[in-house]
Amino acid sequence: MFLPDGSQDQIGDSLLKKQRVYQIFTDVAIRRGYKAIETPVIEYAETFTNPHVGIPFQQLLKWFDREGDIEVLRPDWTTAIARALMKLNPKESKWFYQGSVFTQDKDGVESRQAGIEMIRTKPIEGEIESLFFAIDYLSAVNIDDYLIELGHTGIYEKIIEPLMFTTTEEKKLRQAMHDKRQDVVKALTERNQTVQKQLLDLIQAYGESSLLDEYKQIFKDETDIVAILDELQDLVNVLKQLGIDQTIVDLGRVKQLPYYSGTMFRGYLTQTGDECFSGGRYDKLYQQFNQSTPAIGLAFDVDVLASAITIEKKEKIAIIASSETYVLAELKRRTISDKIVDVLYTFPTDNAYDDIIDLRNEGVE
Ligand SMILES: N[C@@H](Cc1c[nH]c[nH+]1)C(=O)O
Repeated sequence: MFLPDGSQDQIGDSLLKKQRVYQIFTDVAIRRGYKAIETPVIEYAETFTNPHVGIPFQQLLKWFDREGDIEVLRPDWTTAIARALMKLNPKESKWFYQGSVFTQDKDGVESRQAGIEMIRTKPIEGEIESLFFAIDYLSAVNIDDYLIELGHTGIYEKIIEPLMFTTTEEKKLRQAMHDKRQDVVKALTERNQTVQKQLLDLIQAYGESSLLDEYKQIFKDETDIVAILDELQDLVNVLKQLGIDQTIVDLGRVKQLPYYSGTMFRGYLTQTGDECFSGGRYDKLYQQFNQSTPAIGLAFDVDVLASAITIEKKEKIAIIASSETYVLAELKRRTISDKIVDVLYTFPTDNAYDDIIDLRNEGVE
Protein backbone atom coordinates (compact mmCIF):
# COMPACT_ATOMS: atom_id res chain seq x y z
CA MET A 1 0.00 0.00 0.00
CA PHE A 2 2.88 2.42 0.75
CA LEU A 3 5.21 1.14 -1.97
CA PRO A 4 4.85 1.20 -5.73
CA ASP A 5 4.31 -2.16 -7.39
CA GLY A 6 7.60 -3.97 -7.69
CA SER A 7 9.38 -2.10 -4.88
CA GLN A 8 10.29 -4.17 -1.85
CA ASP A 9 11.80 -3.74 1.58
CA GLN A 10 14.70 -6.09 2.26
CA ILE A 11 14.62 -7.74 5.65
CA GLY A 12 16.42 -10.30 7.81
CA ASP A 13 17.91 -13.51 6.43
CA SER A 14 17.03 -12.85 2.82
CA LEU A 15 18.84 -9.50 3.03
CA LEU A 16 21.81 -11.11 4.81
CA LYS A 17 22.06 -13.69 2.05
CA LYS A 18 22.18 -10.98 -0.60
CA GLN A 19 24.90 -9.21 1.34
CA ARG A 20 26.82 -12.47 1.61
CA VAL A 21 26.49 -13.04 -2.14
CA TYR A 22 27.85 -9.53 -2.78
CA GLN A 23 30.66 -9.94 -0.25
CA ILE A 24 31.91 -13.20 -1.67
CA PHE A 25 31.65 -11.75 -5.16
CA THR A 26 33.92 -8.85 -4.15
CA ASP A 27 36.41 -11.27 -2.61
CA VAL A 28 36.54 -13.46 -5.72
CA ALA A 29 36.78 -10.49 -8.11
CA ILE A 30 39.62 -8.87 -6.15
CA ARG A 31 41.44 -12.16 -5.82
CA ARG A 32 41.22 -12.62 -9.62
CA GLY A 33 42.66 -9.16 -10.30
CA TYR A 34 39.52 -7.16 -11.11
CA LYS A 35 39.12 -3.46 -10.29
CA ALA A 36 35.92 -2.04 -8.76
CA ILE A 37 33.65 0.33 -10.66
CA GLU A 38 30.28 1.88 -9.87
CA THR A 39 28.25 4.12 -12.13
CA PRO A 40 25.42 6.37 -10.92
CA VAL A 41 21.90 5.04 -10.52
CA ILE A 42 20.52 7.91 -12.62
CA GLU A 43 21.60 8.32 -16.23
CA TYR A 44 20.25 9.73 -19.50
CA ALA A 45 17.83 7.47 -21.35
CA GLU A 46 19.80 8.06 -24.55
CA THR A 47 22.76 6.10 -23.16
CA PHE A 48 20.61 2.96 -23.28
CA THR A 49 18.20 3.60 -26.12
CA ASN A 50 20.61 4.77 -28.84
CA PRO A 51 20.79 2.36 -31.81
CA HIS A 52 24.16 0.90 -30.71
CA VAL A 53 22.59 -0.33 -27.49
CA GLY A 54 18.92 -0.62 -28.40
CA ILE A 55 17.31 -1.29 -25.02
CA PRO A 56 13.59 -0.68 -25.62
CA PHE A 57 12.36 2.66 -24.30
CA GLN A 58 9.26 1.04 -22.74
CA GLN A 59 11.46 -1.04 -20.44
CA LEU A 60 13.02 2.00 -18.75
CA LEU A 61 11.97 3.70 -15.52
CA LYS A 62 12.10 7.28 -16.69
CA TRP A 63 11.14 10.92 -16.14
CA PHE A 64 11.95 14.39 -17.51
CA ASP A 65 14.63 16.51 -15.83
CA ARG A 66 14.41 20.32 -15.58
CA GLU A 67 15.99 20.78 -19.00
CA GLY A 68 13.47 18.44 -20.57
CA ASP A 69 15.97 15.58 -21.05
CA ILE A 70 14.81 12.09 -20.19
CA GLU A 71 16.57 10.48 -17.25
CA VAL A 72 16.32 6.85 -16.19
CA LEU A 73 17.20 4.51 -13.36
CA ARG A 74 20.11 2.34 -14.52
CA PRO A 75 18.60 -0.54 -16.54
CA ASP A 76 21.88 -2.20 -17.48
CA TRP A 77 25.36 -2.17 -15.97
CA THR A 78 27.23 -3.22 -19.10
CA THR A 79 26.13 -0.19 -21.10
CA ALA A 80 26.72 2.22 -18.21
CA ILE A 81 30.21 0.84 -17.65
CA ALA A 82 31.05 1.14 -21.34
CA ARG A 83 30.04 4.81 -21.13
CA ALA A 84 32.25 5.31 -18.08
CA LEU A 85 35.27 3.40 -19.38
CA MET A 86 35.15 5.13 -22.75
CA LYS A 87 35.97 8.43 -20.98
CA LEU A 88 38.45 6.98 -18.52
CA ASN A 89 40.37 5.04 -21.13
CA PRO A 90 41.92 2.97 -18.34
CA LYS A 91 44.94 0.72 -18.54
CA GLU A 92 43.13 -1.96 -16.55
CA SER A 93 40.96 -4.31 -18.53
CA LYS A 94 39.07 -6.28 -15.85
CA TRP A 95 36.24 -4.57 -13.93
CA PHE A 96 33.67 -5.67 -11.40
CA TYR A 97 30.50 -4.09 -10.07
CA GLN A 98 27.45 -4.83 -7.99
CA GLY A 99 24.12 -3.18 -7.39
CA SER A 100 20.58 -2.79 -8.65
CA VAL A 101 19.20 -2.53 -12.14
CA PHE A 102 15.71 -1.31 -12.88
CA THR A 103 13.51 -2.44 -15.74
CA GLN A 104 9.77 -2.56 -16.20
CA ASP A 105 9.67 -5.70 -18.32
CA LYS A 106 9.83 -8.18 -15.47
CA ASP A 107 8.27 -8.57 -12.06
CA GLY A 108 9.99 -6.71 -9.35
CA VAL A 109 11.27 -3.64 -11.27
CA GLU A 110 14.45 -3.61 -9.14
CA SER A 111 16.78 -6.56 -9.31
CA ARG A 112 20.30 -6.96 -8.05
CA GLN A 113 23.32 -7.97 -10.08
CA ALA A 114 26.99 -8.60 -9.49
CA GLY A 115 29.05 -8.69 -12.63
CA ILE A 116 32.31 -8.41 -14.49
CA GLU A 117 33.27 -6.69 -17.71
CA MET A 118 36.52 -7.16 -19.57
CA ILE A 119 37.65 -4.79 -22.27
CA ARG A 120 40.29 -5.35 -24.97
CA THR A 121 40.01 -9.09 -24.38
CA LYS A 122 40.13 -11.26 -27.47
CA PRO A 123 38.14 -14.36 -28.23
CA ILE A 124 38.59 -17.00 -26.77
CA GLU A 125 40.57 -15.69 -23.79
CA GLY A 126 37.72 -13.47 -22.60
CA GLU A 127 35.18 -16.28 -22.91
CA ILE A 128 37.38 -18.61 -20.90
CA GLU A 129 38.05 -16.10 -18.13
CA SER A 130 34.30 -15.27 -17.91
CA LEU A 131 33.37 -18.93 -17.55
CA PHE A 132 36.24 -19.69 -15.16
CA PHE A 133 35.14 -16.73 -13.06
CA ALA A 134 31.59 -18.06 -12.95
CA ILE A 135 32.81 -21.51 -11.87
CA ASP A 136 35.15 -20.07 -9.25
CA TYR A 137 32.45 -17.80 -7.84
CA LEU A 138 29.67 -20.40 -7.77
CA SER A 139 32.01 -22.71 -5.90
CA ALA A 140 32.83 -19.88 -3.46
CA VAL A 141 29.12 -19.50 -2.65
CA ASN A 142 28.85 -23.29 -2.34
CA ILE A 143 26.65 -23.85 -5.38
CA ASP A 144 27.64 -27.00 -7.29
CA ASP A 145 24.42 -27.93 -8.97
CA TYR A 146 24.27 -25.83 -12.10
CA LEU A 147 24.36 -26.01 -15.87
CA ILE A 148 26.34 -23.77 -18.18
CA GLU A 149 24.69 -23.06 -21.50
CA LEU A 150 26.58 -21.77 -24.53
CA GLY A 151 25.18 -20.03 -27.57
CA HIS A 152 26.39 -17.67 -30.30
CA THR A 153 24.75 -14.72 -32.05
CA GLY A 154 26.47 -15.59 -35.34
CA ILE A 155 24.63 -18.81 -36.17
CA TYR A 156 21.16 -17.33 -36.51
CA GLU A 157 22.52 -14.12 -38.01
CA LYS A 158 24.44 -15.98 -40.73
CA ILE A 159 21.47 -18.17 -41.61
CA ILE A 160 19.03 -15.29 -42.03
CA GLU A 161 21.33 -13.21 -44.26
CA PRO A 162 19.61 -14.35 -47.52
CA LEU A 163 16.23 -13.18 -46.18
CA MET A 164 17.35 -9.53 -46.43
CA PHE A 165 14.89 -8.65 -43.68
CA THR A 166 14.11 -5.12 -42.53
CA THR A 167 14.93 -4.36 -38.90
CA THR A 168 11.30 -4.76 -37.91
CA GLU A 169 10.91 -8.10 -39.68
CA GLU A 170 14.14 -9.36 -38.17
CA LYS A 171 13.05 -8.34 -34.67
CA LYS A 172 9.84 -10.34 -35.06
CA LEU A 173 11.75 -13.37 -36.27
CA ARG A 174 14.29 -13.04 -33.45
CA GLN A 175 11.49 -12.94 -30.90
CA ALA A 176 9.90 -16.04 -32.44
CA MET A 177 13.27 -17.84 -32.30
CA HIS A 178 13.70 -16.73 -28.71
CA ASP A 179 10.26 -18.10 -27.82
CA LYS A 180 11.02 -21.25 -29.87
CA ARG A 181 7.76 -20.71 -31.76
CA GLN A 182 8.11 -22.99 -34.77
CA ASP A 183 4.75 -21.88 -36.23
CA VAL A 184 5.69 -18.20 -36.21
CA VAL A 185 9.20 -18.86 -37.56
CA LYS A 186 7.65 -20.91 -40.34
CA ALA A 187 5.15 -18.20 -41.23
CA LEU A 188 7.79 -15.48 -41.27
CA THR A 189 10.23 -17.37 -43.51
CA GLU A 190 7.95 -18.72 -46.26
CA ARG A 191 9.92 -16.74 -48.83
CA ASN A 192 13.02 -18.94 -48.49
CA GLN A 193 12.53 -22.65 -47.85
CA THR A 194 16.23 -23.39 -47.24
CA VAL A 195 16.48 -20.74 -44.54
CA GLN A 196 13.15 -21.86 -43.13
CA LYS A 197 14.36 -25.44 -42.76
CA GLN A 198 17.67 -24.35 -41.22
CA LEU A 199 15.91 -22.15 -38.66
CA LEU A 200 13.40 -24.85 -37.76
CA ASP A 201 16.33 -27.25 -37.29
CA LEU A 202 18.08 -24.69 -35.16
CA ILE A 203 15.14 -24.32 -32.77
CA GLN A 204 15.65 -27.99 -31.89
CA ALA A 205 19.38 -27.59 -31.38
CA TYR A 206 19.17 -27.44 -27.65
CA GLY A 207 20.73 -29.83 -25.18
CA GLU A 208 23.89 -31.88 -24.73
CA SER A 209 27.11 -30.52 -26.17
CA SER A 210 27.31 -33.55 -28.49
CA LEU A 211 24.86 -31.58 -30.66
CA LEU A 212 27.84 -29.54 -31.82
CA ASP A 213 29.14 -32.43 -33.92
CA GLU A 214 25.72 -33.20 -35.28
CA TYR A 215 25.14 -29.61 -36.38
CA LYS A 216 28.64 -29.35 -37.83
CA GLN A 217 27.47 -32.06 -40.23
CA ILE A 218 24.17 -30.30 -40.96
CA PHE A 219 25.95 -26.98 -41.69
CA LYS A 220 29.09 -28.46 -43.26
CA ASP A 221 28.88 -26.16 -46.28
CA GLU A 222 28.63 -23.02 -44.18
CA THR A 223 32.23 -22.40 -43.15
CA ASP A 224 31.39 -19.45 -40.87
CA ILE A 225 28.93 -21.55 -38.91
CA VAL A 226 31.34 -24.46 -38.65
CA ALA A 227 33.98 -22.05 -37.28
CA ILE A 228 31.51 -20.88 -34.61
CA LEU A 229 30.62 -24.45 -33.69
CA ASP A 230 34.35 -25.23 -33.42
CA GLU A 231 34.80 -22.28 -31.08
CA LEU A 232 31.95 -23.48 -28.87
CA GLN A 233 33.47 -26.97 -28.90
CA ASP A 234 36.79 -25.50 -27.73
CA LEU A 235 34.99 -23.88 -24.79
CA VAL A 236 33.21 -27.12 -23.92
CA ASN A 237 36.58 -28.93 -23.99
CA VAL A 238 38.29 -26.36 -21.80
CA LEU A 239 35.46 -26.58 -19.26
CA LYS A 240 35.73 -30.36 -19.33
CA GLN A 241 39.43 -30.15 -18.56
CA LEU A 242 38.55 -28.09 -15.51
CA GLY A 243 36.17 -30.84 -14.42
CA ILE A 244 32.93 -29.15 -15.56
CA ASP A 245 30.85 -31.61 -17.55
CA GLN A 246 27.54 -29.90 -17.12
CA THR A 247 27.74 -27.79 -20.31
CA ILE A 248 24.80 -27.62 -22.67
CA VAL A 249 24.31 -25.70 -25.91
CA ASP A 250 21.48 -23.68 -27.39
CA LEU A 251 22.50 -23.18 -31.02
CA GLY A 252 19.21 -21.47 -31.83
CA ARG A 253 19.70 -18.92 -29.11
CA VAL A 254 19.31 -15.33 -30.21
CA LYS A 255 20.56 -12.30 -28.35
CA GLN A 256 18.16 -10.98 -25.74
CA LEU A 257 20.28 -7.87 -25.32
CA PRO A 258 20.87 -6.11 -28.62
CA TYR A 259 24.58 -5.49 -28.07
CA TYR A 260 25.74 -9.09 -28.05
CA SER A 261 27.94 -10.10 -30.96
CA GLY A 262 29.52 -13.50 -30.42
CA THR A 263 29.49 -16.14 -27.73
CA MET A 264 26.68 -15.90 -25.17
CA PHE A 265 26.51 -17.87 -21.97
CA ARG A 266 24.03 -18.51 -19.21
CA GLY A 267 24.06 -20.42 -15.97
CA TYR A 268 21.07 -22.31 -14.59
CA LEU A 269 20.53 -23.74 -11.13
CA THR A 270 19.68 -27.37 -11.72
CA GLN A 271 17.23 -27.65 -8.86
CA THR A 272 15.00 -24.71 -9.69
CA GLY A 273 15.84 -24.04 -13.33
CA ASP A 274 16.45 -20.40 -12.41
CA GLU A 275 18.93 -18.42 -14.45
CA CYS A 276 21.78 -17.45 -12.14
CA PHE A 277 24.10 -15.69 -14.61
CA SER A 278 24.04 -14.41 -18.12
CA GLY A 279 26.58 -12.73 -20.35
CA GLY A 280 28.48 -12.68 -23.56
CA ARG A 281 30.72 -10.90 -26.00
CA TYR A 282 29.80 -7.41 -27.21
CA ASP A 283 32.57 -6.20 -29.47
CA LYS A 284 30.48 -3.54 -31.20
CA LEU A 285 29.13 -1.61 -28.22
CA TYR A 286 32.11 0.76 -28.12
CA GLN A 287 31.60 1.69 -31.76
CA GLN A 288 29.12 4.32 -30.56
CA PHE A 289 32.16 6.19 -29.17
CA ASN A 290 34.16 5.59 -32.35
CA GLN A 291 36.30 3.12 -30.47
CA SER A 292 37.11 -0.38 -31.47
CA THR A 293 37.20 -2.13 -28.11
CA PRO A 294 36.40 -5.83 -27.95
CA ALA A 295 34.57 -6.58 -24.72
CA ILE A 296 32.93 -9.40 -22.84
CA GLY A 297 31.31 -9.92 -19.45
CA LEU A 298 28.61 -11.51 -17.41
CA ALA A 299 26.30 -10.67 -14.56
CA PHE A 300 25.06 -12.89 -11.75
CA ASP A 301 21.50 -12.59 -10.54
CA VAL A 302 22.06 -11.82 -6.86
CA ASP A 303 18.43 -12.44 -5.93
CA VAL A 304 18.51 -15.92 -7.46
CA LEU A 305 21.85 -16.80 -5.86
CA ALA A 306 20.76 -15.44 -2.48
CA SER A 307 17.72 -17.69 -2.47
CA ALA A 308 19.92 -20.69 -3.27
CA ILE A 309 22.60 -20.27 -0.61
CA THR A 310 22.42 -21.25 3.01
CA ILE A 311 24.04 -19.29 5.76
CA GLU A 312 25.30 -21.24 8.69
CA LYS A 313 23.32 -20.69 11.87
CA LYS A 314 25.44 -19.34 14.71
CA GLU A 315 24.87 -20.30 18.29
CA LYS A 316 22.93 -17.64 20.21
CA ILE A 317 23.88 -16.70 23.75
CA ALA A 318 21.99 -14.42 26.11
CA ILE A 319 23.85 -12.63 28.87
CA ILE A 320 21.45 -11.42 31.52
CA ALA A 321 22.65 -8.25 33.20
CA SER A 322 21.31 -5.84 35.77
CA SER A 323 21.91 -2.15 36.27
CA GLU A 324 24.95 -3.10 38.36
CA THR A 325 26.48 -5.43 35.79
CA TYR A 326 26.30 -3.54 32.45
CA VAL A 327 30.05 -3.36 32.15
CA LEU A 328 30.65 -6.88 33.29
CA ALA A 329 28.21 -8.11 30.66
CA GLU A 330 29.96 -6.12 27.94
CA LEU A 331 33.36 -7.48 29.04
CA LYS A 332 31.98 -11.01 28.98
CA ARG A 333 30.54 -10.41 25.53
CA ARG A 334 33.99 -9.39 24.24
CA THR A 335 35.35 -12.81 25.16
CA ILE A 336 32.86 -14.58 22.88
CA SER A 337 33.66 -13.82 19.25
CA ASP A 338 32.18 -16.71 17.28
CA LYS A 339 28.59 -16.62 18.58
CA ILE A 340 25.69 -14.21 18.56
CA VAL A 341 25.61 -12.54 21.95
CA ASP A 342 22.62 -10.57 23.20
CA VAL A 343 22.69 -8.69 26.49
CA LEU A 344 19.26 -8.67 28.12
CA TYR A 345 17.94 -7.10 31.28
CA THR A 346 15.12 -9.55 31.87
CA PHE A 347 15.20 -13.31 31.68
CA PRO A 348 13.99 -14.50 28.22
CA THR A 349 10.68 -16.31 28.26
CA ASP A 350 11.12 -18.04 24.90
CA ASN A 351 13.59 -20.63 23.64
CA ALA A 352 15.44 -18.26 21.37
CA TYR A 353 18.85 -18.90 22.97
CA ASP A 354 21.18 -21.88 22.99
CA ASP A 355 22.78 -20.77 26.22
CA ILE A 356 22.08 -18.23 28.94
CA ILE A 357 24.71 -16.62 31.15
CA ASP A 358 23.14 -14.94 34.14
CA LEU A 359 25.31 -12.07 35.38
CA ARG A 360 22.62 -10.21 37.33
CA ASN A 361 24.15 -10.92 40.68
CA GLU A 362 27.77 -11.33 39.61
CA GLY A 363 30.15 -9.27 41.72
CA VAL A 364 27.22 -7.67 43.55
CA GLU A 365 27.49 -7.70 47.32
N1 LIG B 1 24.36 -6.86 -18.75
C1 LIG B 1 23.98 -8.22 -19.04
C2 LIG B 1 25.00 -9.20 -18.56
C3 LIG B 1 26.34 -8.95 -19.17
C4 LIG B 1 27.42 -8.46 -18.60
N2 LIG B 1 28.35 -8.33 -19.56
C5 LIG B 1 27.86 -8.78 -20.68
N3 LIG B 1 26.61 -9.16 -20.45
C6 LIG B 1 22.63 -8.54 -18.38
O1 LIG B 1 22.12 -7.73 -17.64
O2 LIG B 1 22.10 -9.60 -18.61
